[in-house]
Amino acid sequence: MTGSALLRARGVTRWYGRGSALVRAVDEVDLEVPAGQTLAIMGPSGCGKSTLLHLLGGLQRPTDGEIWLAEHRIDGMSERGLARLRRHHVGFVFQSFHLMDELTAVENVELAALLAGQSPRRARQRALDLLDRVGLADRAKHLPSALSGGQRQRVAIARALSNEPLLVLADEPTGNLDSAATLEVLRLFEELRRSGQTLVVVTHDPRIAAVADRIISMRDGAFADDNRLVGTTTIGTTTAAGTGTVYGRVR
Ligand SMILES: Nc1ncnc2c1ncn2[C@@H]1O[C@H](COP(=O)(O)OP(=O)(O)OP(=O)(O)O)[C@@H](O)[C@H]1O
Repeated sequence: MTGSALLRARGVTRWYGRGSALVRAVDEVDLEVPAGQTLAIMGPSGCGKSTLLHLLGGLQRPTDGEIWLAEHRIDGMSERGLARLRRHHVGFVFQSFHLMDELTAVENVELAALLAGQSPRRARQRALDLLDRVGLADRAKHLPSALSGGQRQRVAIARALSNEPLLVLADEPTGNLDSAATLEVLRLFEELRRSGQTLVVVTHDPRIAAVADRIISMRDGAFADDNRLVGTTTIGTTTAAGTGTVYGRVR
């Protein structure tokens, strides 16, 4: 496959189960995400958003199709290769934070940096810098249990950035958060977008989607709409299944 996009998927399909329980969760998806783009993926429950995100980040393998992250072809990569790719090049943010309960905020972030091969000194400094970036410098020594949901998710975002990832993938990052905490995460994503971080976020929350450069709506494992947003205008809309929702953003 050719192309200069950072993330490329061609004909990506993922089946689950067998026999009468066979489900085609992702159905021949083609996708190109240029470096620096913030992409939101939306759609009804069960339409395949999380599965697609997992495939793009090498957490699962496609049944069919090709996926490239920069020069790395990740479909069909060995478990070891995928683990290395995730450690070095991908940052994940999950709905339920997935922090280590017995480690402090700074240790959670530092651990990911260490696993990505940074020296202990550099990993500690990077972790402190990232906690500062997400507004939690004064919470570095706190355990996750002593942090609010929004603060935990900000630690998780700092952790996702600790390996200087090519790509950050977020799966329902505000799904467990109240409105105020959602705003904290939203501001952070807005800052990430401005910094040029490539970001793909699966969300049901139109407020999160509204900070994206582009919103794809999925239905039944495939793309129904692909809206690229520039300021408050929508361009390059491809609509396979009727009129899509248009989200505006004021910059
Ligand atoms: N491990 C699995 N085994 C079998 N079927 C699965 C598995 N994971 C997901 N599915 C099915 O694949 C389809 C897509 O699921 P997926 O979780 O990707 O959807 P989603 O859009 O992320 O949903 P939600 O918004 O509810 O999280 C669904 O029909 C789901 O039931």
